[in-house]
Amino acid sequence: MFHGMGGNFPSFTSTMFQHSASISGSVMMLSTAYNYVPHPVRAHIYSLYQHTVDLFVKWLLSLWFVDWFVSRFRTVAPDIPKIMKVAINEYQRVGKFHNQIFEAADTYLNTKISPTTMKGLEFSKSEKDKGVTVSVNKRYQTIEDDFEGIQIKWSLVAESTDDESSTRFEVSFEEKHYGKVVESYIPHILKIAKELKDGKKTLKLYRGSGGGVSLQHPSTFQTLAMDHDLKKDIIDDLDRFVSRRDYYKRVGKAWKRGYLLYGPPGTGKSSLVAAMANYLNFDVYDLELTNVHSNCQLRSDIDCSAELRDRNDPLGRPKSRSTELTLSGLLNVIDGIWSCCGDERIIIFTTNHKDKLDPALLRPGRMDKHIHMSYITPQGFRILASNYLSIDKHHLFGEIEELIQESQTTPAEVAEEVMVSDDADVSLNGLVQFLKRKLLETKQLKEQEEAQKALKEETDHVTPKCTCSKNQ
Ligand SMILES: Nc1ncnc2c1ncn2[C@@H]1O[C@H](COP(=O)(O)OP(=O)(O)OP(=O)(O)O)[C@@H](O)[C@H]1O
Repeated sequence: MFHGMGGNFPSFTSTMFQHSASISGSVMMLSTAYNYVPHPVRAHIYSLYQHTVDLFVKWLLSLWFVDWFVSRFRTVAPDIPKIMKVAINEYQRVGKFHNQIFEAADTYLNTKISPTTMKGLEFSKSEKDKGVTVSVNKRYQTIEDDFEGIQIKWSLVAESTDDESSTRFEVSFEEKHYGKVVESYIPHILKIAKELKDGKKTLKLYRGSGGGVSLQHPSTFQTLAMDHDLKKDIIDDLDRFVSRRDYYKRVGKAWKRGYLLYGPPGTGKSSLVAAMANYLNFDVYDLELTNVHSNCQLRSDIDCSAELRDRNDPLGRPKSRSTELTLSGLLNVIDGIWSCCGDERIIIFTTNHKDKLDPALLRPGRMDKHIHMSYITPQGFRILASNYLSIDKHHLFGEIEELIQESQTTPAEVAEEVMVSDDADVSLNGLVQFLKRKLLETKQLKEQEEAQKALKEETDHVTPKCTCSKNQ
């Protein structure tokens, strides 16, 4: 405590020394000047100084106290979380590249917004997008995410100087989850962002070596007239295939799968290909082999970014021009498609005559799964009735199902009949007449075939006799 004025005031310099041992010569000069300052003003300066020192001491004390408190608290409650903050830059200056994690996070976080609680909502739709994109101006807020019990906070920071501007996400989470965030959470974001992007992409259909056109085939697994168990089996197989990237990598196999769809015309082979493409969001490269006349043409028709190599040539040189399409040329190309493309690939062969295919084509590794597309079944008919006529029962269903089981009718034929009218009575009556006619024709055809067979057997039976008599 200090009293009075003038001589009663401790000198400026001596007071300073009480609080700090590191006073420089410049302060000495100040103290000399201070002696010339009138007493009332000195009192004012002194009280100001005293106030500042008090504040400084209190600040130091509070720091010390907080530190002491936190350390005490940690002893009592050692689980107090240590928060870690990581930056994800939009543009990586070192290495000069656009950061894919930033882009993926930007897409991913749009799935975490709550339209009712968040500010800065934005709606957008590009020409290619199928639906409206709802996003949020992330600069305005912190977005919270929960990944397998880990709480993660995201905020977008944008900074700019005269020379440059930079944008980054700051991600905070508990330090102990660092490993999981790097190994699982970030890959999860990349995967979801890719799926979101793919979900919006327009499927392309490529024919020959020309450019792609939009694939607008409406066929889906829901609309396919096919037995439920077979449908489920195919969907499960596709799901298993696309989710096994790491598996294929681990066992050292190319990530590919081959399907063979076989059955009579009009049983839905092309429809199933479209349903698979729509389900997986895969583009379709369509090649009609009956129009391919040489190995060379086959190679040039397959639009693949890498040049296909001859598997028989140890140096992998491109195969010489060939004037005919051969089985080995076809196998070469199939195996080449697998090896030239890194990502997941599915190749689907469709044929009306499986029995005419060479076993080399059918072996697992080329055609892993064979799917028989059969004539329509009662279950398939109900799917078509539901799709085309929006009905799941009708008094003609029983009769139709019996006729279907007796005749060999394709889904394409049934589809043609049920789309004749929107009136279910009209369409289904038409279908009954069609099936009866078909059954009659089939019976007549069968009778004719049997008659021809009998005639042939009779002739065969008679012919040796003649031969014999000739020899004699
Ligand atoms: N299983 C099915 N489910 C639903 N619709 C089908 C089915 N099969 C055929 N259709 C209908 O018949 C039309 C022709 O079928 P699709 O071209 O898929 O048969 P396909 O077996 O590929 O014939 P092809 O062997 O002649 O190429 C389709 O556009 C669709 O309307």
